[in-house]
Amino acid sequence: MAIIECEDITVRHPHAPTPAVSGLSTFVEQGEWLNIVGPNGCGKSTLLHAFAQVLSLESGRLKMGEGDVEKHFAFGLKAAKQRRFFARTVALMPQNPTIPAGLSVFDYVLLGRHPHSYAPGRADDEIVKRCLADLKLEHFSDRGLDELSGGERQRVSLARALAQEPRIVLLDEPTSALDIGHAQETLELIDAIRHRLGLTVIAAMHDLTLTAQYGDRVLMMNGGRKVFEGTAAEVLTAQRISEIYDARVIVEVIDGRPVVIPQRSH
Ligand SMILES: Nc1ncnc2c1ncn2[C@@H]1O[C@H](COP(=O)(O)OP(=O)(O)OP(=O)(O)O)[C@@H](O)[C@H]1O
Repeated sequence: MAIIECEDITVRHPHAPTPAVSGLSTFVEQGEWLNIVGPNGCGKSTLLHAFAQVLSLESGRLKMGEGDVEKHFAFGLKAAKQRRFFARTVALMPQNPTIPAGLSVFDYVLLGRHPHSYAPGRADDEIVKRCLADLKLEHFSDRGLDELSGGERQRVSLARALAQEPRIVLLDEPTSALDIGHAQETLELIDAIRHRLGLTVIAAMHDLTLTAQYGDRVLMMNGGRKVFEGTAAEVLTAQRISEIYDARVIVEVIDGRPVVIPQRSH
């Protein structure tokens, strides 16, 4: 069953002269992992922000979970209630999260519980502790967010999104600040949670080899448009990567999954 249905959507940033995403259609099954790839500025974050209803649609139709996203763009008490409901369905891990000054790691991750509890209690604390433990962040619990490395902060941001216990998680370059070990560990954890809870995962990714290792399908974008969609083996060919990214690469296929190796020019 499709949990996301996206028909011909166009998204424009406020005051931008042209749309950042144009005429894009796709669907995502419940429990599926879709990776979005494409060069800098092609519209990956914009698409995730439209899925998260941070940006509204200029045109097209988008269904997330049970409801049409556009219906949530109202104001007042009813809209606030709808937003809380939506936040129990969809969590966004942004590329550059806004980190409130002076907040501890524990309290930041606890923010993820707000769509579930107006006044988070002991059960919420336990969920936060579990998410911190899953990401091996327990010992940072009392630390200030501004006292963490970039990679640690990125894992804390993921912990907050997971503490939200959403049905759909939108990850904007979730491993961009992580070393290879933490990147693998983090993606394995997301995959384990996906299988355990039927979580649907949409991730914007730059590392094409990791993209091929994790996820069921790949959507490749360029210039705000979808250019290819399919399995990693179908989408991530050397010719396509060189055309879209203007890159020199060799692609080896190991165990059915492409491994992308950059080549220097001389
Ligand atoms: N707030 C904004 N206002 C106007 N234009 C924006 C804004 N944010 C992004 N853009 C533009 O929208 C386009 C898509 O940007 P987006 O951040 O979605 O790309 P991306 O694929 O996520 O890029 P990257 O890989 O560099 O993170 C770009 O041309 C960018 O300059």
